[in-house]
Parts: sequence; structure tokens; C-alpha cells
Amino acid sequence: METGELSTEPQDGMRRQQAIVVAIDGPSGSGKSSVSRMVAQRLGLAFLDTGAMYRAATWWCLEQGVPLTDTEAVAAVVRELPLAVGVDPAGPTVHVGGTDVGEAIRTTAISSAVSAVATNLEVRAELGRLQREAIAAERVPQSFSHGRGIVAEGRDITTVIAPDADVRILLTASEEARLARRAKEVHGSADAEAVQATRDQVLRRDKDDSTVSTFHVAADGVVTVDSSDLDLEQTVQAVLDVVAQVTGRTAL
Ligand SMILES: Nc1ncnc2c1ncn2[C@@H]1O[C@H](COP(=O)(O)OP(=O)(O)OP(=O)(O)O)[C@@H](O)[C@H]1O
Ligand SMILES: Nc1ccn([C@H]2C[C@H](O)[C@@H](COP(=O)(O)O)O2)c(=O)n1
Repeated sequence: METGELSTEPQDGMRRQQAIVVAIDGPSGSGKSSVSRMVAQRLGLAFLDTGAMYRAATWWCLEQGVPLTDTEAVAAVVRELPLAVGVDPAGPTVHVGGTDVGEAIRTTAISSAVSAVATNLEVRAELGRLQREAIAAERVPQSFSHGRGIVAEGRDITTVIAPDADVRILLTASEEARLARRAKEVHGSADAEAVQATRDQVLRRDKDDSTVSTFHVAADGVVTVDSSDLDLEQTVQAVLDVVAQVTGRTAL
């Protein structure tokens, strides 16, 4: 089969594309969520933000009054997590027990606390199982919830959750670029004070998270896209170029 022929010929005679899985990992502030979501929209794919699942689990533990240092209790609560994740890239959603937590999980309090939950290996096993299920659902033609495949982003998607993904990308950026982006996003400025205030959310979190996942160096077969000197649109284009090269799939 030549590049670009990831397609089948259905009975109705229309050319139908096979589902593809695009896995994107990278450190905090590299642009994974924004870029993956835009790539999914352009390609007509579903979008799974796995970090949002760890954030939702953290929110739920705090709601339940579970100390995040109690790894057994956290794991037990997460095994019963009533989580519903919507994978439409035009409006991804996260609900816990019917409550829309889309905004609540983005607060600084959750950003500061989430690594304690994300480094709990039993939590990783449970959320990893849910992530594999969500990705598999977009591979099966009868159950496509959005389009023809999925873009899933996080820290261990290319290596642990979907090592068999059609496209595997490590999205990186220099520490300086990542701090400046997060400072602008959270404080509206990338001056020295704002950057300093952002270090915990970016560098300390990456240090903690990297004790359980490898997301600074690309694994074998994973393509690195360095966005340090690219703006958002250029980064989206760079990722679309990799997808097109590997699968032949181009924007709708
Ligand atoms: N290439 C880029 N150039 C400039 N700004 C960018 C670029 N990519 C992303 N951004 C901006 O940087 C900020 C962080 O991006 P985003 O949240 O997508 O990163 P992330 O890798 O998902 O981070 P985290 O893992 O911490 O959630 C956002 O405000 C986003 O708009
Ligand atoms: N596959 C993943 C996704 C996320 N995490 C951790 C890393 C972060 O501390 C936290 C929230 O992720 P973010 O929304 O900032 O991308 O979850 C992980 O360990 N594995």
C-alpha cells in the first residue's frame, strides 16, 4: 500500500478513510493541548486530553476530602471515579458525577496538586485503562463518536498508552519558551515576575511527573517537533505535515 492509501472501499462505493490514531506527548507548556485540539479539528478526528483526566481525578479526591499523600485511599477513590470525557475537539468536556468540571480542573490549586495523583501508579493503571478504551472506541467504525480516529495527548501516550499509534510525536519547546507561554496564559505577561510565578506549574510539575513517564526525549520511532521558535499556527502545521507524511491524511 502506498503512502496516502489508508482507506477502504465501502459497499456504497464512497471512498472511506480508515481510522488513525495520533499520539502526542511532551512537557508542560509545549503546546500539546492547544495543538492537538486544533490538529484534531482540522483532520476531523476526536480529541482526548489525558491530562484532563488526571486533573478530574485530583478534583474528585479533593472533593471527597482524601489526602493526596494517602496513595491507597486515592487509588481506591479513583477506581470509582464517575468520569465522563467528551472527545469533540470543538468543545471537549469533562464531567465528574454529572458535574461539569471543565473550568474547575484548570485552577492553580489543581495544577499544583495534580502530580501527586498522576504519580500514583495505581491511578495510572486505572486511568490508563480508560484512556485505552477511549482510543479503541475511535478505531472501531461502528462506534466512531466523532470522526475517523483520534488525537490523544499527554505524557505517556506514545510510549505506554498507544505505542502502536499510526503517528507518534514528541512536542517539545525550550524551557524559556514554555515558561513564557504559561506566564502569558496565567498572568497575562511574560515579565520576570510572571515567569517566576509560573515555575512551579511548569518545571516542578515536570520534574515530579518525569519520575513516572519519559516525555523529554523521544522514544524510538517517535518524531520530535520543536515548537520553540514556532507560533501556534506554525506548530499545528508542523504536526499536520508529520501526519500527512506518515499516513497521507490531510486537513479536511
Ligand atoms: N507554538 C506556540 N507558540 C506560542 N504559544 C503557544 C504555542 N503552543 C501553545 N501556545 C500557548 O501556550 C500555552 C500553553 O499551551 P498548552 O496548554 O497547549 O500546553 P500543554 O503542553 O498542553 O501544557 P500542559 O501540559 O501544562 O497542560 C497556551 O496559552 C497556548 O495557547
Ligand atoms: N498521560 C498523562 C497526562 C497527564 N499527566 C499528568 C501530568 C500533569 O501534571 C497532569 C495534568 O496534565 P496537563 O493537563 O497539565 O497536561 O497530569 C500524566 O502523568 N500522564
